[in-house]
Amino acid sequence: MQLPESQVAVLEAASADEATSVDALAEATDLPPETVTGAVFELEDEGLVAVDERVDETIALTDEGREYAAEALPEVRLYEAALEAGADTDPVQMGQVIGASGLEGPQVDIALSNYARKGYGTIDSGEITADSDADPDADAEANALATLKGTGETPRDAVDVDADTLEQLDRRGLVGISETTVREVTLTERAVTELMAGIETAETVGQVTPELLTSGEWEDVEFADYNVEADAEQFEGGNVHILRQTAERVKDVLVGMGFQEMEGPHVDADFWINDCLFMPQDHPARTHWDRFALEEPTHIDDLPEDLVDRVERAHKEGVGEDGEGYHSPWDEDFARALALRGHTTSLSTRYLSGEQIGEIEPPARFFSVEKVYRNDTLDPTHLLEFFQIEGWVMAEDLSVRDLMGTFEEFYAQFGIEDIQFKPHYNPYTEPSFELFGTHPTTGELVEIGNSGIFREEMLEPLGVECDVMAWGLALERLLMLMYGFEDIRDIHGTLCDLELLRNTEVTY
Ligand SMILES: N[C@@H](Cc1ccccc1)C(=O)O
Repeated sequence: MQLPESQVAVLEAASADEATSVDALAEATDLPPETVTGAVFELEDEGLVAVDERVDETIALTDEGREYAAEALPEVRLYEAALEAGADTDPVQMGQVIGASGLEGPQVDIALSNYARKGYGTIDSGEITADSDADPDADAEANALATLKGTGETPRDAVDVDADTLEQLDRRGLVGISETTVREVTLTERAVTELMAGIETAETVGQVTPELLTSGEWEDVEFADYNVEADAEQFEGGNVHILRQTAERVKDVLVGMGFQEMEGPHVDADFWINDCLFMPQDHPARTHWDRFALEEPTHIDDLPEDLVDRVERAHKEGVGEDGEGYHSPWDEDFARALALRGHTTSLSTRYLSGEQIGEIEPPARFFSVEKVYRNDTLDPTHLLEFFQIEGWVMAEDLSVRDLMGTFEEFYAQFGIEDIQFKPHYNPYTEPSFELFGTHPTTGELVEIGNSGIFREEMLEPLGVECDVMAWGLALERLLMLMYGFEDIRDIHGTLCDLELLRNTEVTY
């Protein structure tokens, strides 16, 4: 019998009485594990070896886990500081205990969120108590960290920690659990017989080289078969972020629906962001808490004078015979102030006014998929910046049916078929609708956008004489519905879930 060199080496290193792992074979033969795995599959096909497969779990401390194993868990440090401060007799001011504990940055939150859960005491309206019966020496998580301290990747079976504690440590990101497939190989009777009869090494070539080609030798050599099922080393190459991929897909879909792309500044005058949208200057969203103002420069230089006059008049007197304005002061200097745009509707006002690319004739459709900035509180569905899918359609006669139909057509392209609408209020649209979709795993309704038909008070000063329906949709929320993640921070920023970003398949 003739076999390629690597298969012969594996047969000679394996045994008929005892199972040998691929790693052990790789070591014994001095071949890379991938080559051994390939050879093992070939030999299995030929009935020369039996392969036993199992999945092994190994456990290792993460960097954070190692840190706490060396120092103490943040909640234990908090407990010790609380005891020190006498919180076992009377509640103590939280700030004082945190200061004394030496905990800093994110560790403070970590300590607080585990403190009460583990019965170290209570935290209530800024005060902390310590339960004198609590015993840090009996803290299962701390003891598990101590057990794992100083070990590297350790087989699950060899780690003396109960399943619940391990799960908790995994959830806290203090241990990493990885799975590996272990293959063990035993020689079959046939292999033993063949080995006794003697197996010759067939010279096979695994790879065509320039030398083989130029010398013409390739014509005579025997090539090794490819095994497309063999395990290969895993490569983690660069990848376009799923948010960017989806933004591109949204653009393609909208272009396919006949839309043209708008562009414009991230920092803009409040005039374009708010005043042109008939947003009163005393609207709560226009206070300094909600906007990111610019320190330098603070104001825009150029605004079209005629337009400023018409917008001012609409704010003060309203539009049309029965028009009503806001009867509140309107200040041009306030309108000139610069800020990071809180919505991309500033692009729509620039385009609709004719200032950006000249007069636009109906029918026309425009969109953008761009960043906007808001001073929100960070939580699973809010960030300080996100991507807005802005869009509008200008035509002679538009109704709510056109608006709803457009959304249904748009979202259906992403497999989302159950959009719901809720009446809403915007100073610049009438009627207005919020859009909701259903989260694929939690089943909760998620707000995905805001829309409406622009009011006369907005369109008339801009010089638009026909109907315009418009919207702003959140790209990140669309992603949530498509891929089922629950926290926006899984895809953005320092806490992002690399597994999710690497493995999510974006389909066109
Ligand atoms: N500007 C709105 C979206 C919107 C745009 C155009 C019309 C109606 C609503 C928002 O950011 O929520």
